[in-house]
Parts: sequence; C-alpha cells; structure tokens
Amino acid sequence: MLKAVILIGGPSKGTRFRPLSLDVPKPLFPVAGLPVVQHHIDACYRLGQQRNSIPEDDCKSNVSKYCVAEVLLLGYYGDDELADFLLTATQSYPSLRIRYLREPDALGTAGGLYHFRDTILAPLSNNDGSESKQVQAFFVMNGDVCADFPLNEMLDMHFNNNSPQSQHQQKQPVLITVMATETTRQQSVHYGCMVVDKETNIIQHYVEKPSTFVSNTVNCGVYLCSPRLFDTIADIHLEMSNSNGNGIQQHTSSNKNNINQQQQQKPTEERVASAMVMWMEQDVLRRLAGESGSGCSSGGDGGSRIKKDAVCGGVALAATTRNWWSQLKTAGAAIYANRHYLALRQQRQRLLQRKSIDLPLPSPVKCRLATADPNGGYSTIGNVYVHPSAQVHPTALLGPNVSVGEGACIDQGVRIKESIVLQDAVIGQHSLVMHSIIGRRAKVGAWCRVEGSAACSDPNPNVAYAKMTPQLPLFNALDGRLNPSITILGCGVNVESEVVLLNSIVLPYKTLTRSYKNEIIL
Ligand SMILES: Nc1nc2c(ncn2[C@@H]2O[C@H](COP(=O)(O)OP(=O)(O)O[C@H]3O[C@H](CO)[C@@H](O)[C@H](O)[C@@H]3O)[C@@H](O)[C@H]2O)c(=O)[nH]1
Repeated sequence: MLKAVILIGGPSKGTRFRPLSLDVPKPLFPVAGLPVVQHHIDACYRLGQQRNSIPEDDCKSNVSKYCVAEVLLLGYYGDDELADFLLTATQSYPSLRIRYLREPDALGTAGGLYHFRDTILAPLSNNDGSESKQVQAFFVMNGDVCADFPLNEMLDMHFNNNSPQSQHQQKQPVLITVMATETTRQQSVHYGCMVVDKETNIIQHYVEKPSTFVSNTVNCGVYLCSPRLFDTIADIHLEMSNSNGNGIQQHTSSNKNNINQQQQQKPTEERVASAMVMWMEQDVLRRLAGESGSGCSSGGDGGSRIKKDAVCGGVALAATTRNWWSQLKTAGAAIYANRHYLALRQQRQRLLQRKSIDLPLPSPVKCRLATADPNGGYSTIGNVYVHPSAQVHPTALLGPNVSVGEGACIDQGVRIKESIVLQDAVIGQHSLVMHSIIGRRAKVGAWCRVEGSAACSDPNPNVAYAKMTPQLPLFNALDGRLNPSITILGCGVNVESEVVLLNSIVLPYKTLTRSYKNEIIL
C-alpha cells in the first residue's frame, strides 16, 4: 500500500502569487478547471487505476501493491480554508482517503512529515474493519509544482533498483527516489541541484539553490520515500535538538531505536513541543547524497546545519524525466501550467479512445474539454475547458488554452485566448482577453481589451519543456513601470466598458474607469 503527502504550506507562502492568493489559498487555485493540488491527487488516483486496473471501489480494500490508498495534505492553513475542497475531493475520488494534517506551525518540508510520521505510516483498515497491509512507501509532492507526474517510473526505479554498482560498493536500500529534470545552466541555480551517477542513478552530491553552477539536473520537488527514511530524519532531529541544546541526550547508533521508541510513546502534547523545523532539501537530501558506500563527504555549499558524518543506511536515487514539469510560483506560471494540463488531458482522452479503454474516472475528470458546438454553440480553437455551469454566448470564440470557471458568463462576440477566467467572472460583449487571469466575480465591460504578454520572467507558454527562467525585476529601473507580464484582475474588480488594460495587475475590488499600461493598480 502506498500513501501520498502533498506539502501545501500555509498563508505565509504564495506571496509571489498575489493578488490571486488573497482570496483563495494558492494550492486551491484552479488550473485547467481543477484546484492545483487536485492534479496531484488525480495522478495518485490514476496510478492505482493504470497499474492494476483495479475497479474503483476495490482500490482501498484490495490494498494492492502499488495503489495509493490515502492522500494527506500537509500544511498550516486554517481547517476552514480547506474544508470545502476536502469534501468535494472525497466525493470525487471515493476510493481514496483524503485528509488534511495541520502543522502546529510552519515546520519546513521535512519537519511536518516527521511530526506526523505515525499517521503517515499508519496502516489503513479494510472495509471489513480488519487492518490492511503496512505502508510500503509514500510519495511526498510539493504542492506548488505542476507536471505530468512520472509516478510509475519512480515506483519502478525505487522498487527495482537493479542498476549496477561499483565493485567496492555494497548494494544499499533506497531511502528516497527524487523526481529530477534537466535545465539550462542559468536556470539550474534556482532549484535544488544534484550530481547524479549516470549508471546507478545515485545522487552523489546535492546543493539547494547554489550560488554558482553545480549541475543541470534539478530536484522537481516530488519524492518517493521508504518508511525507513524516518530513521534518517530521526537522526537529524536528534542532532539538531542537541545542537540547539534542548537537553535531549546525545545520539549514538545503538540508542537510535530506543530514542525512536521513546518519541513514539510520547503523549501528543510533548511531541508538539518537540516539533522542529527541518528541510527535506538542506537537511535530508544533502545528508543522503553520497551515501553510496563511499562515505559522506562534507560538501561545499556550507548551507547545511547538519554534519554529514553519520551513516544514513541507504541511498537517494534520481529519476530523471523528460515529462513536462514546472513550478507554480507566479500568476504567469499558472497560464503556462493551464496550457500543459489541458494538453495532457487531451492526450489522455485520445489515448483512452484509441485503446477503447473505459477507465473509471472520477466525476470532475469526465467531460472536461469543450468542443465547438456544430448546432450554433460557441467556437473553440485548441484546448479549452469550460465548466458546465458557465454560460458562453454562441458567437464567442475561445482558445487556445483557455479555462472558464464555474458560473462565469461570456457575452456575445467575446474573444479569449491563453487565459484563465475564474468563477463567476463576467466578460462583456465584444471584449478581448489575452494572456490574462480574470479573478473571481470580476467584471469586464463591453468592448474592452484586457491583454498581457507571455512575459520573459515567466515560463514562455510557447516553449516546450520551459522551466522558470531567471526572474526579471517587477519594475523597470529606468521608468519605474511594471515589466511586461500577464494581466491579472483581482477578485471583484470592475472594468468599465471600452477600457484598455495592458500588462497590468489590478488588486481586488478596484473599479477602473480609464485605460492603464504596465501598472499595478492598488
Ligand atoms: N507543510 C508545509 N509545507 C511547506 C512548508 N514550507 C514549504 N512548504 C511547501 O513545500 C513546497 C516547496 O517549498 P518552498 O519553500 O517554496 O521551496 P521551493 O523554492 O519551491 O524549492 C523546492 O522545490 C523546488 C522544485 O519546485 C526544488 O528544486 C527545490 O530543491 C525545493 O525542493 C511548497 O509547496 C510549499 O508550500 C512548511 O513549513 N510546511
């Protein structure tokens, strides 16, 4: 049985995503018609369906070898902020158990995992009440990445690690398999960089966001972890506790198990007190890198707070993919992800049709792509998603790469391309919307032009396999204006008729009565 943990962070995260993250938590921002993290859940759901062709209802009870049975969202948002989403997701994927684990505070990308280790490793009960199998492995996925997740490939590498190792090296268990991709030298320094042995796929060296070039193989923020990884994290926790001088006794390998047991037996309140900020990248991966029997070298980035002198008991592998992958840090990146998720869905639908496979899909995944209606409905170009409750006038033309959210209203003669129109937004007659995101309940009057550019600081939607390119400053130093970017209308913005809005960001609830170019309207 597998589980998946999605790291969704909390309200202090997602600042570059403003103003879109002001009224909806970034992990729930809709891309190609689904909240960002639902694409992760969808990938986990499909894994079970594809690998084992298990009927949807049997997935949990069968506890098949590679079936994800539970998805845990891990973050520090208030419970209320996720309640509606959890309800909808649970209804959409009845075979998956989906829960939210709230960290007492921001514990970092590994601190929260360690804090909730018992829950993550807990077996699930079968429908008949009997305990199911143990957790064989669990995925950890950064909630702010978008991708054609290669979960099958990661499983194959993790469990069938048959790659040859050098004569001097003993085969060691795989503790973690990291999804990796190739970038340019320039891009690489914005990510976790890994030096990987091409024969064995073992990560030999790891540096998080290095100041100079290390490698163009980068960490995609998606991991497949063995339960034993928690032993390594326990070591790190202990070392950090010691170096913080909080009185926990010095760790030796002989007392490691005792300490783990003591930690497990502690009442919840005490464990909350011992919760500690730890990072998967700087603390865990960096320590594991080089654990291929050649000993742990000290590395050169100087950024880790942990010495790499302990035996980690296993190796870290890199599963390098050529699949599409990108981060969702800025609003511009949402336009890019929208394009790729729409294309991916189209590709999957075609494949299923060709193979005449009737895969049981959860309700929101069905019937998502709009097509031109020959009986006088609206026209589309390329991939377009329109929520069934949205109203689109028959004379409107949408696409390519457009998503229209629930209850949105698109009036006659409207043209929209490369854009996301959110829930209950209204686009008035004969207006043009291009490279833009129209916020929830925003209103664009008649004969308006709302246009952004496929900016150079965001992944260019026209470039395949584009990653985040180095950021341009928000403002041009010469004239103080906003550098070209997509146009964003915040929630409840009202644009009066005949206004032209170019490369601008409008904060929520503003009313625009005149035209703007390259400005942030506060
Ligand atoms: N639960 C929880 N989640 C967190 C916390 N801090 C961050 N996260 C979540 O963890 C993910 C990554 O966190 P960032 O701190 O934003 O890291 P990053 O700059 O995106 O870099 C990471 O991802 C890159 C790939 O996208 C990697 O290349 C890089 O090495 C690193 O893993 C995000 O989804 C974020 O919401 C925390 O305290 N608690």
